[in-house]
Amino acid sequence: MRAGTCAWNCGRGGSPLRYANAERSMAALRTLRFPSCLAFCRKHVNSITGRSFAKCQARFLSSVTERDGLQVSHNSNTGVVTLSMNKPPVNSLNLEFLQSMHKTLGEIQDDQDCRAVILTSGLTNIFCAGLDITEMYQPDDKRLREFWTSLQDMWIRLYSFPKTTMAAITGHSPAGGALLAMSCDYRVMAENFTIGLNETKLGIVAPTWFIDLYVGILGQRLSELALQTGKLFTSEEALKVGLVDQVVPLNDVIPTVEKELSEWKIPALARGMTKDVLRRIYWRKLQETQDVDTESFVFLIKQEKVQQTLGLYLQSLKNKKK
Ligand SMILES: CCCC/C=C\CC(=O)SCCNC(=O)CCNC(=O)[C@H](O)C(C)(C)COP(=O)(O)OP(=O)(O)OC[C@H]1O[C@@H](n2cnc3c(N)ncnc32)[C@H](O)[C@@H]1OP(=O)(O)O
Repeated sequence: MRAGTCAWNCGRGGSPLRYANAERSMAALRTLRFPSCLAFCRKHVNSITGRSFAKCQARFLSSVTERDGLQVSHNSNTGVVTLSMNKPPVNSLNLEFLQSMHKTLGEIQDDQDCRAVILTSGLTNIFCAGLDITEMYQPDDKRLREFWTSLQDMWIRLYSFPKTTMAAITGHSPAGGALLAMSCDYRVMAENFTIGLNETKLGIVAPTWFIDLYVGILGQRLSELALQTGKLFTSEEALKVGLVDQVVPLNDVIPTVEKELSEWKIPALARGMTKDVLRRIYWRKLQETQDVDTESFVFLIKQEKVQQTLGLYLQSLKNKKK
């Protein structure tokens, strides 16, 4: 397609739609059954679809799919995929959800048109409530192992993700939720929520690979204090200690991430390889010890004392409503 001309000779050759990538626009048009051999202009788009230009443009530029608690929106203009967790009530990570995240991240990784991912939540006030506690309370042995392996696999994929990942933390983000956020390259959090590794409060222990990330971000001393006490940082505290990179009003979280992404104009190979050099020691360490890690998890969870504490914690969440 030659910019500046309209193959239908409508006389508006001077005002073609100005997309950043003409080929992508044509592909989008083909899916709407426009004649692919023809260039197009605003006038024709409007006359054929009967839609407003803005609506047409939005449709060309993004595709949205929803599956297994995840919404995937692909903006083909920017190459940014927004992966939105949408599993009420609190986006807790159960076996199926972890498997779904693992699979979806794999698909996004293979998508040649995607250069970056925004990980966010479709739920009000919650980014992710962490692991689904009901998976660990009075568990079935086989499912418990599968659950943990799925968490390991999903984390390895997210943490080693070759494309840029940014977390738009639009709500509370305890324990496993904090892990998701910490695994991204950049974190923007909304005001007045909490984030952190609070595992000890549930009577459980964050595994080494959670702790490695914490120490990498907070340093040894602060990690020792925060982990032992199960501290949840307010958004503002999280900013101070470097757990998140920006704190903004809720409605500004996504625009802030998008702006940040637009400023990361770094050659993809150099950025990806640098990330790999910095991170591979951690995910490979887990990859090489996955079985041992699973056995220690199962051993811990099966302790009678741990089961009692998890039961009480679950009950306290339910009692909040009474
Ligand atoms: C060796 C082990 C290593 C383990 C590594 C990681 C561990 C974890 O990730 S453990 C999970 C840690 N998460 C938490 O401690 C968060 C607990 N939840 C909350 O604090 C609040 O629910 C939250 C602030 C997220 C949201 O508050 P509200 O909006 O007020 O919602 P409710 O508290 O009323 O919750 C609604 C509903 O969801 C249930 N719920 C909440 N969190 C979880 C969870 N993590 N797993 C399972 N279920 C959860 C809660 O009980 C309510 O259920 P109902 O009463 O049946 O509606």
